[in-house]
Amino acid sequence: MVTRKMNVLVYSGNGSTIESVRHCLYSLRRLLAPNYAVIPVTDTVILKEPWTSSCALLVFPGGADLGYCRSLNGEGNRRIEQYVRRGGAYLGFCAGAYYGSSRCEFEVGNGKLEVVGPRELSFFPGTCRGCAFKGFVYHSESGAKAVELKVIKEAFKTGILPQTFRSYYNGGGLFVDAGKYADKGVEILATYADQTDVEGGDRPAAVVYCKVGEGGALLTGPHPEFAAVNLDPNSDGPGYPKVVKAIAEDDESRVNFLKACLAKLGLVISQETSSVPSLSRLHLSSQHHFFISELLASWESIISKEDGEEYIRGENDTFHLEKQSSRWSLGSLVKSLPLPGVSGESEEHVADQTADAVSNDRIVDYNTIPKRIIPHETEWPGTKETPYFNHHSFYANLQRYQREGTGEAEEFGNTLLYGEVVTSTNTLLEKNAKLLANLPTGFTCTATTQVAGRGRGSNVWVSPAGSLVFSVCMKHSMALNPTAPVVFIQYLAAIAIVEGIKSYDKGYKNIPVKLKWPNDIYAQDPSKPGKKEYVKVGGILVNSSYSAGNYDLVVGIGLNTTNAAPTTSLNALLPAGLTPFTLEKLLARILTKFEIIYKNFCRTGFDRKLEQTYYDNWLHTDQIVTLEAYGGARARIKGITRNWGMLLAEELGWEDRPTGKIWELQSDSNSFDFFKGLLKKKA
Ligand SMILES: O=C(O)CCCC[C@@H]1SC[C@@H]2NC(=O)N[C@@H]21
Repeated sequence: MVTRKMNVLVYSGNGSTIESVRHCLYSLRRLLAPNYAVIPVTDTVILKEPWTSSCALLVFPGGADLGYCRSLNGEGNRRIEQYVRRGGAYLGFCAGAYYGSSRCEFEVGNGKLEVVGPRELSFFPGTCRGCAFKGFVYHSESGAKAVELKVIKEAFKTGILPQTFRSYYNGGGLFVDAGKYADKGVEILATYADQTDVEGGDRPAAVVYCKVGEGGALLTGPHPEFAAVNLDPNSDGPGYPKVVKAIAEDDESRVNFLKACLAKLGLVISQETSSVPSLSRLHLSSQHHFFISELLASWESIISKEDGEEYIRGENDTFHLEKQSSRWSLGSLVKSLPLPGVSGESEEHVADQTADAVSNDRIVDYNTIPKRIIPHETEWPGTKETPYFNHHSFYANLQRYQREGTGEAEEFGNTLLYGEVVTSTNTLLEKNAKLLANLPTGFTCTATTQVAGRGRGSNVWVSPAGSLVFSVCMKHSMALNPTAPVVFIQYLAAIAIVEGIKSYDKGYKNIPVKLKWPNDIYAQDPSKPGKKEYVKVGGILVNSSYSAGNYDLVVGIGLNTTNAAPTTSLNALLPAGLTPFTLEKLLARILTKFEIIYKNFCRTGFDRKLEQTYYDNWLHTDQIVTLEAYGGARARIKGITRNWGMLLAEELGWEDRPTGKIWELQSDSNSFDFFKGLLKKKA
């Protein structure tokens, strides 16, 4: 199995400032999505989690580097240094650049501001000295400047680069004597055009690249990740609007420089600079239209009426139920007419962007934006309303598979909430307990893209268009727990995905997809024909809470289906002659499979037949693994336990003979790393 390095981790722990982290997330996501997931991480993650194998870039933002030292000196820095030396990439902005140098000299002789001392990472072998320009004040813009940078174009192999551009600057340093370290792998990428306020020695630099073993570190005193659109010109003194204006004028050059820096660190930049998407409306529909009227009636106790409008004020999100009459106001009709110059963009989306005026391409807090629900009580949404999801095709396929399921499949998928752009289908349901308690089993939420898709643990789930993302609500009676324990539902979902893919239609039986315990979906890598290498194509996130004697489950599924990035998708596995998967039909197939399997499970538990199906589809029969937490003991996987679904492994001794000792292992979504054959037992 191979891990593709897909994560860009932005340090958001001790010492970092919220603003700097936000700017990093914004700019890096724009340039790197959907090829990478850009994720904030705390110091605990750096210290404790196995982040290095999937990390394409580690970013240290602005802030106070003493905070970084306090949390990461010793073990943390040892991990970071080793990661970079073995081929990783480090990007340090301002404080992150002081931190990545051998020595930090900040405001020497300036009273309380002074910070001086050696630094452990030492990617830049000399001193980072600042402030390059006077006037810095913590948590203020009074020392902020639009500094002019001279770009050393020869240092970059690719990219359209400016000669000079103005960048946001606030307290960053310069790299003293940078010209002297060429033989140590230091390259100057940019210099300050103006005379600095501190001594810089031989060819001081504003931005450097440092070769470190097999990897590299890029350190910058100024902040090319700060976009003018995210700066408030009125937030500080009289000079600040001019600073913001200058940065805005040079925005294109800034972005090009940042792109070239990321490419220098080995990252693949997305072709299109993605803009910040705005959330679209949510369409509520059903196989049987009258279900929607009934559902709305059943929500009476959770709907609040304000100025004639209806809202569900959930714990995390506010849902605004749109009335039929307000849906096609004159304004929205005009907006829904084809617009010149917006080819390929959904009318829905354009209308929403204009209506909300929330996007304007800047940092957005999606949780605070009301989510508009359009109930469809008499007909399904048409293709004009939802151009990226064909409701007719979904319901036609659902009906077909339900019929084939001889009465066992009749609920899952019957009521659907679809949005073109949503936060996360799991978050919308799981974090709004009041709403969730009033949703029937089988209620499904799906989307074309998620802007805040979640994976297990603290992982992000990258959800570009073409990946099938959905969440199903299930009320699992607690009374069933002795015979049908809730923990097995993740296994049922995994089986349903694999069986759903293979029974999609005639000819799909041999699509090479497998399960990785406990519930990941892997596909044989089509780019390595002949080799049995597997890549992850899908995953499951189950969130559970309790209400009225039931587990209220939200089973979230993500499956790369027609999308090219970030990893292999199902369509890449198809032999010639087979029709590509469509999201609507695959969704209908997996939902009906899931329902049939679940109903069997409720009747007879995780019986021999289900267990055998799971084993037939998993990757681990007799796999030998190393038990990291037990001094590297070797063990052979034997199956999963009937009671708690733990992984059973027998310890191996001399010449790999069983010692008679049996381990019961539980997955820990973060520290469990099968790629290395490592397992930990959880007490
Ligand atoms: O492998 C994992 O870590 C689990 C991935 C689960 C992703 C799905 S996509 C639909 C649903 N919404 C989310 O935000 N996450 C799940």
